[in-house]
Amino acid sequence: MAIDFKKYIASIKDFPNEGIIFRDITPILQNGTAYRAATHELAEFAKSKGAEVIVGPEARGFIVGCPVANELGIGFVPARKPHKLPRAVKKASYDLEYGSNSLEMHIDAIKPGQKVVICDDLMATAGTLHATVKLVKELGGEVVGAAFYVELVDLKGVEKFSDIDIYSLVKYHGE
Ligand SMILES: O=P(O)(O)OC[C@H]1O[C@H](OP(=O)(O)OP(=O)(O)O)[C@H](O)[C@@H]1O
Ligand SMILES: Nc1ncnc2[nH]cnc12
Repeated sequence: MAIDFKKYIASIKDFPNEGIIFRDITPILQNGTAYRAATHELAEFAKSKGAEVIVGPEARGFIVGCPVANELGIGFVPARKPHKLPRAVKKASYDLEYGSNSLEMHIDAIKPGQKVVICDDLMATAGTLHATVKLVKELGGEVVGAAFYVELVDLKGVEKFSDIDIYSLVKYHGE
């Protein structure tokens, strides 16, 4: 039977800042059946796009993306917050629903022409996705899709990407 993933997402008002409704996906992770099913759904999407490698932004993108890569038997590449990676990096800065940050990837992390699906828990403004796409492209990869547990539709992140297929398990419109 299909899982209602919304049942495994907690909504917390005014966290981390007033006016934000934080969508907490940790109940999915706590439930083995739900976590496996969520991983499988994203893996099927990534397979359909011909993914050769999964890229996940720190930190929740690791939790979501690593098991997807593992299910498909392909590699995983982290996009990390600044000063974590030990070798030469490319860096991209971005704004998100609350605050701003930067991500870095090792310059040799993606093979030329490699097909990439980006995985993360949630898309809000899509600043994180935008920065990750920019990095992958600068490293010579082709972003063939992006997959999330949660999409906050009102923030219109999808509209920023005309050429990337975006998949999400659960969509929130307002509350
Ligand atoms: O679409 P956006 O507006 O960019 O927001 C979405 C991003 O925000 C969260 O990460 P956060 O930067 O809070 O880091 P974390 O994964 O380390 O908690 C989330 O995991 C996404 O990566
Ligand atoms: N509303 C939200 N809930 C959880 N993670 C987020 N990252 C950015 N916006 C978020």
